[in-house]
Amino acid sequence: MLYKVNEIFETIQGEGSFTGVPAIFVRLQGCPVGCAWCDTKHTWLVNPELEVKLDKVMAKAADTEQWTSLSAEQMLTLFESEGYQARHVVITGGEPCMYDLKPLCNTLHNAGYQTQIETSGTFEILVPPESWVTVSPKVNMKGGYKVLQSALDRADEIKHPVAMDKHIEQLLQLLNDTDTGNKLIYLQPISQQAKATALAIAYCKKYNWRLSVQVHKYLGIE
Ligand SMILES: C[S@@+](CC[C@H](N)C(=O)[O-])C[C@H]1O[C@@H](n2cnc3c(N)ncnc32)[C@H](O)[C@@H]1O
Ligand SMILES: Nc1nc2[nH]cc(C(=O)O)c2c(=O)[nH]1
Ligand code: SF4
Ligand SMILES: [Mg+2]
Repeated sequence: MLYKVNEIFETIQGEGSFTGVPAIFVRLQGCPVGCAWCDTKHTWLVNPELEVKLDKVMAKAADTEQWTSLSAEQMLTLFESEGYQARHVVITGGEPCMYDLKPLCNTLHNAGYQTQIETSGTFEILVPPESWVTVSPKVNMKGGYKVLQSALDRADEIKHPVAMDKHIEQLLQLLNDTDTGNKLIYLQPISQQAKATALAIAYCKKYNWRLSVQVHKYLGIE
């Protein structure tokens, strides 16, 4: 199976419960959800004319809509040839759950890597049981997609992007129908706005949720 890859890089996980952990990021191409404030809009479209060779994707100096096709085995070989030391692989996008991620995660697990999926929960999550799943629920986005109950149920971590009181209302509504017993709940301020951050802090205190602040953006790293 081939995956459409926008970029692969090694950095520090900047969000959620693995914040601070060195990680290899695999960013897959394609997302139909259309969040107005999305920070990776260059991954939305899959333009066949923008398919390029792997070396071009690895040489990217800035975000582009170019992508390359890779199998799980080719990704493993790449991780080794790049000399990556991280053992945590974050599969994100775009919307990674548009793809069947089982072959990729199984290959990575067999080679000793741990996997984490960053997903909006708008597609069925096809991953092995060992994968850590972070669902960032999307409600009322312009693409007409919405988070699935099955995705919320599978989530190990729910990381909700917030900027307004209504986002908290939406999260409370989603949690109403979800057994949160073993799940970590995070609020993530949208685009580092001061108002959004203050709101997130206030509601984290009120409901005993955790704060996720996109550490990489404060550090100016990928
Ligand atoms: C770019 S998305 C890709 C994965 C998947 N499509 C999703 O939405 O979870 C990765 C994470 O970044 C978050 N995100 C995107 N744009 C953001 C922004 N401007 N501010 C804060 N978080 C943002 C998403 O909610 C998600 O948790
Ligand atoms: N450092 C870093 N941490 C991240 N955590 C989730 C990210 C994402 O785009 O999914 C991300 C990202 O783009 N960079
Ligand atoms: S679902 Fe994720 S990638 Fe898609 S538009 Fe929303 S934040 Fe961006
Ligand atoms: Mg990001």
